[in-house]
Amino acid sequence: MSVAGLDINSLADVPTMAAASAASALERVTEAIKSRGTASLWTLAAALVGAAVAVHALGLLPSRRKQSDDLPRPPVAREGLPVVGAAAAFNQDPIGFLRRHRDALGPVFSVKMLSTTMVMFVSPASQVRFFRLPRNGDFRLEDAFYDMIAAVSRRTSRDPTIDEPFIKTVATVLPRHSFIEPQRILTIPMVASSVDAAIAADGGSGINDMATFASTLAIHVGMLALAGRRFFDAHHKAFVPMLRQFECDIRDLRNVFFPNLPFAPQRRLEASMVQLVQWVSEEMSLRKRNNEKHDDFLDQLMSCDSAIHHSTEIYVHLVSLLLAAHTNTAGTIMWTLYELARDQALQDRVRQELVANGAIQPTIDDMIAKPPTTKSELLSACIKETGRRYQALFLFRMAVRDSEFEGYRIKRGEMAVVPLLFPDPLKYDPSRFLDGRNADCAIRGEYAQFGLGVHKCLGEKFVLSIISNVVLPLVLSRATVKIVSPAPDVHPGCDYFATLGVPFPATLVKMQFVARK
Ligand code: HEM
Repeated sequence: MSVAGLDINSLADVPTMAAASAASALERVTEAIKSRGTASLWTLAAALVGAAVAVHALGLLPSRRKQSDDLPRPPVAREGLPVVGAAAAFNQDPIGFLRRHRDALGPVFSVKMLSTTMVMFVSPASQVRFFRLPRNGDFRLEDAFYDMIAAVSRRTSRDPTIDEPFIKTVATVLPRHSFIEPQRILTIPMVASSVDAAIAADGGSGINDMATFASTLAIHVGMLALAGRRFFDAHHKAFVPMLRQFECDIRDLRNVFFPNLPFAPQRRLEASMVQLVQWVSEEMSLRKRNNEKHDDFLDQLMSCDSAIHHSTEIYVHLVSLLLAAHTNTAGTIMWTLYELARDQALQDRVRQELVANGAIQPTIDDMIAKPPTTKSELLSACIKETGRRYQALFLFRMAVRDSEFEGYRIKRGEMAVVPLLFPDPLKYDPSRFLDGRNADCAIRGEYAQFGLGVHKCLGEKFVLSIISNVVLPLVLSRATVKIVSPAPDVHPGCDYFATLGVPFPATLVKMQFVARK
């Protein structure tokens, strides 16, 4: 899920706020599974517009609690029609909405939608404090959206004592060089053939639906690393459409509003979860039966000396990681390539940099044998800018009890939302992160492409390494990418939610892969 950061030095002057994507729906699912979660704007937007109304009407949300009056309540942002006006205004123009109400009400205000209240903390200081909140404190990630995805939450342990060993294992294993390097080598031929297939697609025209391309690559990267070659060979073809449907179903209003009712999206989500769990448990059984050793993450989970030895916990966690590894990875690949295709000069500069630092080599064998020794500064800036522009506008937590934050009374069940904002948010400008600019924005709590604090992404080092050293170098060395049909959000005022936070935008984004000689 990613971010726009607030200009800490010129907050009062900044008329526009940067967009960043909410953690994607799948990321939320994943985090929910592991007793944490981040919200995608898709779901948020939908929830803002109508979920609260519907859920309230059915009496599904916790009933109103007696209000404590020892601390002030945040001022309420109102616009347009009562009840739905603010939600509709927010949905239409989230950045403008936040800016208007921050200027009028101050950095802390709430948006009400019947029973649901979103408390916005639009200030750098709040952001820093928010990210320091403890994992199991008053505000919890897992509760923010957990119950919206009943199909997932039914299969999930919410017991933090069970999750802790898992977190430790993930945090220890995924960033290790000894884990990442074999994955780099494994993924090179696979990504190369995916790019060649993209060049040959559509009868040789090289025109591709970018969401499918990026999602497929993300699934390849994640599946291989997490569950190994056999699992990948057996299931990746089915996993691509399944995940795409999964993500649509999570965003479907019937699931957002009535997660516990058996509408088609909920039934499909449930079926997907059953399928995934079955795949993973079959793989685990094979490994156990044959006493196999692998160099993937599942192997580490199965051999770690902790409470997650229980098979049921392992497969739940692995499924959660398979989902977590997909959406933001696909979104990062897709929107970075999209922006490079929009700006051919930038694309050329990135390509030259990758040749210079050895990420692009003449042959696949060279690439395997010689990993790049230096970081690609421009490409890294582009990836960061993708995160800021497309991936994380908000991070969410839910108050699990009546509590206090920033001097306000926040009531149980209310959402604490931290929007992260930059000036001129819709402009894609990697130079924000070049030459030391904004180098410490993450430390200042203003930028969180990979989250911050206790829920910071555990796959960051792994995924950045694979995207910057394998995926994008291979695409750019084999093809020139061009836009065929643009995304619908390139101008202020256009549908921001159409691309935010997800690799599957509302309209098809087509790009052409032209083979490089
Ligand atoms: C470019 C790709 C990715 C991006 C932008 C991304 C972003 C994020 C963000 C923003 C969070 C924190 C959410 C919050 O605080 O509300 C997060 C958490 C997490 N991510 Fe990622 N992620 C990516 C890829 C991955 C991959 C590939 C994996 C696993 C292989 C992964 C595993 C996790 C896990 C386990 C957490 C939860 C950490 C915790 O709560 O302790 N992510 N990610």
